[in-house]
Amino acid sequence: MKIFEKAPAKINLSLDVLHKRPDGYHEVEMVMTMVDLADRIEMQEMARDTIIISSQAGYIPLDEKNLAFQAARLIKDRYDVKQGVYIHLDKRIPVAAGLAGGSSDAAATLRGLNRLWNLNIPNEELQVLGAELGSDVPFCVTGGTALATGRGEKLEHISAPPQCWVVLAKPPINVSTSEIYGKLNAREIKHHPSTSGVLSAIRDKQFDRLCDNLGNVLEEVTLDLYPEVRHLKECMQRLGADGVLMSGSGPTVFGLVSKEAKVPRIYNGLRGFCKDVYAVRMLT
Ligand SMILES: C[C@@](CO)(OP(=O)(O)O)[C@H](O)COP(=O)(O)OP(=O)(O)OC[C@H]1O[C@@H](n2ccc(N)nc2=O)[C@H](O)[C@@H]1O
Ligand SMILES: Nc1ncnc2c1ncn2[C@@H]1O[C@H](COP(=O)(O)OP(=O)(O)O)[C@@H](O)[C@H]1O
Repeated sequence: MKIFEKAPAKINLSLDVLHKRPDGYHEVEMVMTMVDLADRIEMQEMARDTIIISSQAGYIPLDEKNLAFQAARLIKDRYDVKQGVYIHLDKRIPVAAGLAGGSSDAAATLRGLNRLWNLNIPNEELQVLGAELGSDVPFCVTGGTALATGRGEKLEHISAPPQCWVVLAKPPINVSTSEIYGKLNAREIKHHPSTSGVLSAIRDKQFDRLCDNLGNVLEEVTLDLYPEVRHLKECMQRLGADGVLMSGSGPTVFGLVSKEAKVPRIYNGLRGFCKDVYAVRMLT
């Protein structure tokens, strides 16, 4: 049998860091949502007890470093599954972009193998497994829109943000999440975003208020290290996006746009700077 799963990208509408924890991770407060840009994952049963990964993308690991491989191995070990699986990743989400492509692939693999092998594992249990693979994986298991706390694994699902266009642009650099967190001085954050402002704007379906409250403390670090990200932000603002922010640890910058008529101008303007530009809808 063969099954398919979609693995959508996430954006962070707000990302605050409260403090560095004794375990080295950072205590965060983030509002995350999914956008309609997704990897497609095909999973096919194999009688032989092995995990094989393939992808059209030449720039991701295809061995045990791949997060989909790790997800498959985890579920096989934990539930004592003796069959193997062939997993093909049709990558469309740019890699190391702040869009959680690898985490979403891992989450989709957990969901898919749960179906393929009839394991009947509840979502909450898949999220606990996912937390072993990465901080963003639990959110990606269910998607939607959520307030994430702890190191990102504690989730409170909330209503969807007001529907809008999301223009994503990734400059041609790869950013390491651990490097960005590592360079953040949690005691000296200049501007904390208003998580409550973002939450109330979403609750009240106030698009303009949502745009005014977007904020990400990791921007300070990434924009200083990579001036091209700052430039991209300014460019997106100049082109008329209603709200502009870097997603996660970057370097992708997203712009929220309410009027469809404005999207082509922003998209075409950004294509002059980088090749990875996408105009998508928020997933509601
Ligand atoms: C910044 C965010 C925002 O959504 O996303 P990305 O930019 O990666 O998409 C996440 O917090 C990233 O989550 P994820 O990419 O799953 O991180 P992990 O694999 O768990 O950790 C990678 C590294 O980031 C650091 N890390 C991660 C999460 C956290 N709350 N505190 C941290 O300090 C740790 O140093 C860890 O070694
Ligand atoms: N299935 C996967 N897709 C993308 N990257 C992967 C995958 N598995 C492992 N990786 C590795 O994970 C790292 C982060 O990738 P990604 O999840 O795209 O970043 P981010 O969370 O910043 O969006 C990359 O260095 C990449 O080599």
